[in-house]
Order: sequence, then structure tokens, then C-alpha cells
Amino acid sequence: MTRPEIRNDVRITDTTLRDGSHAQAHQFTEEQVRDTVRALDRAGVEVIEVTHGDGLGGSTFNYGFSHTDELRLIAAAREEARTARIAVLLVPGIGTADDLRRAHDAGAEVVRVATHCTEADVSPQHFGVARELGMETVGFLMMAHRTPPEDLAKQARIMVDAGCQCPYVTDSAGALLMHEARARFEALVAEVGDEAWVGYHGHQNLSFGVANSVIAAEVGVKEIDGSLCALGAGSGNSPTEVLAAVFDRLGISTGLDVMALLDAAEDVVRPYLHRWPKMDRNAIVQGWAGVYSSFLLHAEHAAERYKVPTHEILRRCGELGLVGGQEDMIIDVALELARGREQG
Ligand SMILES: C[C@H](O)CC(=O)C(=O)O
Ligand SMILES: [Mn+2]
Repeated sequence: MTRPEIRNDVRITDTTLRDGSHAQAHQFTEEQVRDTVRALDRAGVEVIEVTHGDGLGGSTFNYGFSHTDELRLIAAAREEARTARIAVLLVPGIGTADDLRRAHDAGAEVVRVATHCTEADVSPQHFGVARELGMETVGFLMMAHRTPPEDLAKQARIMVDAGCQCPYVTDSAGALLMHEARARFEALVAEVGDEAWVGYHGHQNLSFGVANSVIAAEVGVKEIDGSLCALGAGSGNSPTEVLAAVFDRLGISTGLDVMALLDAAEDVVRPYLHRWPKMDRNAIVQGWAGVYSSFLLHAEHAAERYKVPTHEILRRCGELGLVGGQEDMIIDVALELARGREQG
């Protein structure tokens, strides 16, 4: 297996149109996708992720229905991108191998297969299909704070042996402090660095997304995620425009045009934001208690329905150690808290 060519010191993958889908309650329109892809492409972004927030097949009652079918959004993105390649996210069990084939037919050239950080063994089949299709492959080890660096590295090894060209330290909860992030980057680079790139996907819940990205670049991580205006789950992702500016100041090449990204953030994405992701009480609790960022909107809905505070629901989700895929448990948590309040 060969590694994809990376022309600069690091390659930024933009996930505004996938992780940002969580923050937009999966309501992206085709026009928003076209405008955003054009702006990112113009700014030199090489990989643009477009999928339902929970990946292919995520448009369901459990995760939230999409405004526009994701295959149509992927095809529209493909049409707009002159040089950028379109990536899709696939969580095995939510999306299937057939979903991946359809996304490939619609124009996706990169797949990011995402599993919980201790469950990489559910990914080999999907990497196999992706490689048969000739797609570039990335592996998301989600909730990376939940397992020690050396164990995370073993999970990365499983993915790489299955055909993954770039396993990611995926800080889904935005919980990794700087030394914790560094230890995971170093462990993955040591384990798979001769065969694969290593990547990093950050969330801003404790505001470390950009700082951890700098550490990542320093220790040899080559692929780093960002979102325009930080648009993503929880308090959002590392902002792409900030990453570009910071790496430029550090002399770390990304191939990105900082001014064009600032225009894209301000003029294209900002006007359609439902809300600007921020570090408020709910999001900080997510980082502090290690809660999956995508739980935020689900917890807000449950809070409204069962009249309990969102941050209490999130904190309890952290205590229970819930992971992605257990969104239905948020209702149980809200009911338990509501019963506790009734009983005084
Ligand atoms: C399916 C998740 O939203 C993937 C992700 O972006 C994360 O775990 O963070
Ligand atoms: Mn994410």
C-alpha cells in the first residue's frame, strides 16, 4: 500500500460540510454546499468532506434527517471542485459498503472510516471495499481520549493492516489536553509512521483544537482537520482559517491561501450559520467530562422535552461513558434526571 502524496508540510482536510452538518442539524442545502466547495477549492483546500454529520446513511430518525440527500450533495460538491477531492465519512453499522459504492459513483474519492477508538476491528471490510474502488483511505479512531496512547496505536495498526493510509487521532469530545494529544500522536507515528500518514481531528470544547494541531505538525502528523467558522459538533472543530493563519506564521506549509479562507468563512459560511459554535457551558462540559461532541443537539432536545438542564444530561453521559451510536441513551439519561428531580 502506498501513501497518498502530500505536497506540503501538512494537508488540511476541511470538514465544514460534514462535521458542520451536526451543528446545522443536517439541514445543508445544495446551494450552500456548492458555494462552500467553490470557496474552499479556490483557497487551495485539497480534501473537502461532504456527508451527513454521522456519515453515509446517517439520515435517520435516530441521528436526524438530512434536508437534502447526501448523494446529491456529494455530486454537487464534485461538480464544483476544480482540484479538490471529495471525501465522505463512513461509520460501519450506520453506513454500509453499498452506501460507499454509491458515494464513490457520485464522485467521492476519499473515505474516512470511523470507529470507536477501541473497535478498529469493525473497519477492515470497509477499507477493503474502498481500496477495491481505488479510493484514498483514512481511519477515524473516535473518542481518542478514552484509551491510552499505546492501545490507540494498536488500533491504528489494525486499520493500517486493513488498508488504511492515514489513521487519525480523533478527539471527538475535544477532551485531549496538550500532553495527552502529543502522547497519542507520538504513539501512532511510532507504530505506523513508516507505512502510513497520521492524522488529527480536533474539537474546540476546551479550546485546544488549534494548539493540538500545532503539536501534531511538530511531531510528524501530516493530515489535520478544520472547519470554516469552526462549524462542527460541540463547540466546533479547529477553524480552518485559523489553522491556515497559524501554520503560515509558523512557516509550516499548507498550500492554503489565508485571505481566501477568511473570505470563505466570513462571506460564504457565516451568513448561513444557524449558530456560531462556541465554548459555552454545555460545550465545555463536553470537553471536561469527555462527551461525544455530536451529543450536543440531542441533549438540547431531550433537555427541552424533559425539563432538565442540557449540561446535566451531558455530564451524566460522560459519567456513564456513552459513545457515538448510543444517542438513544440520552433520552434515558434525561428521564433519569427528571425522575430524580421529581423525587426531590
Ligand atoms: C461521526 C462523528 O461525528 C465523527 C467525528 O467527527 C468525531 O468523532 O469527532
Ligand atoms: Mn468531529
